[in-house]
Amino acid sequence: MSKIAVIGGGSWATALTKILSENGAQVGWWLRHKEDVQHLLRTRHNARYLSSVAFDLDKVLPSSDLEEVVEAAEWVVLAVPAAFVQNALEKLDRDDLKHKRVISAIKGMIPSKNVLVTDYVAERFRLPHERLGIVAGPCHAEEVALEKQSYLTIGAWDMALAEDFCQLLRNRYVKASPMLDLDGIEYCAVMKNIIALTCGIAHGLGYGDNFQAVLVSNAVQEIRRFVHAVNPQPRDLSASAYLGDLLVTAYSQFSRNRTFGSMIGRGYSVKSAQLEMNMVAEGYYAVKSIHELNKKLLVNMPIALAAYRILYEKVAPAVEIELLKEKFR
Ligand SMILES: NC(=O)c1ccc[n+]([C@@H]2O[C@H](COP(=O)([O-])OP(=O)(O)OC[C@H]3O[C@@H](n4cnc5c(N)ncnc54)[C@H](OP(=O)(O)O)[C@@H]3O)[C@@H](O)[C@H]2O)c1
Ligand SMILES: O=P(O)(O)OC[C@H](O)CO
Repeated sequence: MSKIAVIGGGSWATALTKILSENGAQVGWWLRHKEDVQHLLRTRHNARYLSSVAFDLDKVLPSSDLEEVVEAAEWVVLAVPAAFVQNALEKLDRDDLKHKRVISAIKGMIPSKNVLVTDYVAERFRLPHERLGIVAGPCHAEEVALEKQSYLTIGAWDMALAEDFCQLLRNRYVKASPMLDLDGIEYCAVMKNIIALTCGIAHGLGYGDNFQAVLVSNAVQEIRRFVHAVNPQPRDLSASAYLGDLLVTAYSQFSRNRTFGSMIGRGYSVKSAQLEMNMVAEGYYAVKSIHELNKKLLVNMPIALAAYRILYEKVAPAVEIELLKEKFR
């Protein structure tokens, strides 16, 4: 029986705990609030995320003691929003992760450092990249809860690690494939959130499907330029780990980033949109990180720049989308 630590109490951590535990793994599940742990132990349900899912407590061991959860595991799956990773892992030191294989299920960057989560973990815990992987692909937690057919890609530097984790995920409704492109997949996952957020802004302003299709088409080119600059290697960006992930986030009713953007387009402030959502739109933080990173790379990224000006320089959304409108072909 594989022993896995899932770190995080939100939607994606809940969905991954469901998949992994129902496949037979023993899952130590870290949630930051003791009350959420107690609720799980009492009711078998997560109180605030995917609360329809019932867990088998012989397989799932909820706890708010991070060190204990990590110590008992062979695999550590990170599933807190990127902005809270440093805080969540604060109590761990190098030795705690020494013999672990660490999988990031996070699609964001560490905001204070503007680095990928896997790069942060590798450096902070002196972990060789061969022990790291990322869960990617177009997959919403809400559809996992409903057991709708989904596809995941495990990106890694080591094919054996990627394949081993795929085996832990595969079931009746989840297909998982390994891929040797950890950085490319992770950067694309960060970028797709920015694009979806911008799609949401346009939607909130009243733009329709015709405009969004052109926005997404232009976004594919923008992502290609960016990923090529930051991590040049041959990759097929039409694969579901890249394009599929962009499409699901840009078009789905479940998308946090699109929903957040739509509120901004309708005139909400960042603060009020965040408060009303009760979930985290990674794209908000990613817009700033990518903007900072691009000061060195100097890639032509009009969509990411428009999102930055709207969210961080308070330029009116209508003005920025109007400018984009003229640039698109
Ligand atoms: N949701 C999906 O379908 C999905 C799919 C693929 C990847 N992901 C990725 O998974 C990662 C986690 O996102 P999610 O969707 O699971 O999150 P979520 O459902 O939006 O939940 C937000 C999470 O952030 C935590 N949080 C909020 N404020 C916090 C703070 N100040 N300090 C520490 N934690 C805080 C919440 O903890 P409390 O509840 O305790 O406040 C909760 O666990 C993200 O990188 C996301 O891109 C999500
Ligand atoms: O679609 P979002 O914005 O909720 O992001 C969640 C995942 O990244 C979808 O694969």
